[in-house]
Amino acid sequence: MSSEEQPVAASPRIGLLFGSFNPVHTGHLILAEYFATRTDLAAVWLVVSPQSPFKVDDPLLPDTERLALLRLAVAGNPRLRAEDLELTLPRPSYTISTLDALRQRYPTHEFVLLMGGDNLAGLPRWRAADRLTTELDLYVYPRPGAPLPDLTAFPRAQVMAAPLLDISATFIRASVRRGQSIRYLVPAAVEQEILTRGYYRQTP
Ligand SMILES: Nc1ncnc2c1ncn2[C@@H]1O[C@H](COP(=O)(O)OP(=O)(O)OP(=O)(O)O)[C@@H](O)[C@H]1O
Ligand SMILES: O=C(O)c1ccc[n+]([C@@H]2O[C@H](COP(=O)([O-])O)[C@@H](O)[C@H]2O)c1
Repeated sequence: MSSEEQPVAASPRIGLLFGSFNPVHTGHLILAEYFATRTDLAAVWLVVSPQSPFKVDDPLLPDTERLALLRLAVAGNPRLRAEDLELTLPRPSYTISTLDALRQRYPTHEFVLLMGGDNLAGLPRWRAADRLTTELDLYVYPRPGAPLPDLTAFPRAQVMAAPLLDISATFIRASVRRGQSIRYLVPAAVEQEILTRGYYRQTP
């Protein structure tokens, strides 16, 4: 083992941050880094969703391009990983199906779902919500303007006040379309790729 390599725990706890990442931005990365370095998680995997069940009509940059941007964003960070498993699964992307596939592929890993308070309120409408709320820990970060739902319905949820940046992928796409700067809103390598390849100049 080289001096740079870290020993991997037998049953690492991995945080999963699901999203369309259209594109990934600094808000996602600050959040992922926070959970990967200040909680009991060994790493955070950012799982690219080809198609959220709640956003089926939204135009998206193709999966492989969103994944490539995500890979650029996490390059060199041993605690963050761009996870592409969901790209191979049926669409829309149901989190429970992805979780089952991840557990099959990584039987010794213990997965934890990371989600904003806004998403938690909608969780009872997700497929197999009862399994998601009872089979795994949920680390919930409050989001401004979205009151947390009654947590008694989510026995395995723990609220963690992660630092949040008030930006969204929607804001970044609109900025590019208007020719406005996205410097610092996304990592430099992601900015360069978006501008060089002309992503988001028109919808999406
Ligand atoms: N600035 C942010 N701070 C914390 N969490 C965020 C932020 N932006 C998005 N998230 C959360 O990250 C996850 C993935 O987000 P997603 O890819 O849908 O990005 P988004 O910026 O919300 O996209 P869009 O604007 O296209 O809806 C979601 O759970 C979302 O709630
Ligand atoms: O599994 C479900 O039923 C489900 C319902 C809504 C959203 N999700 C997942 O939650 C993630 C964020 O979705 P969204 O719509 O907030 O961008 C994305 O990975 C979706 O696939 C999953």
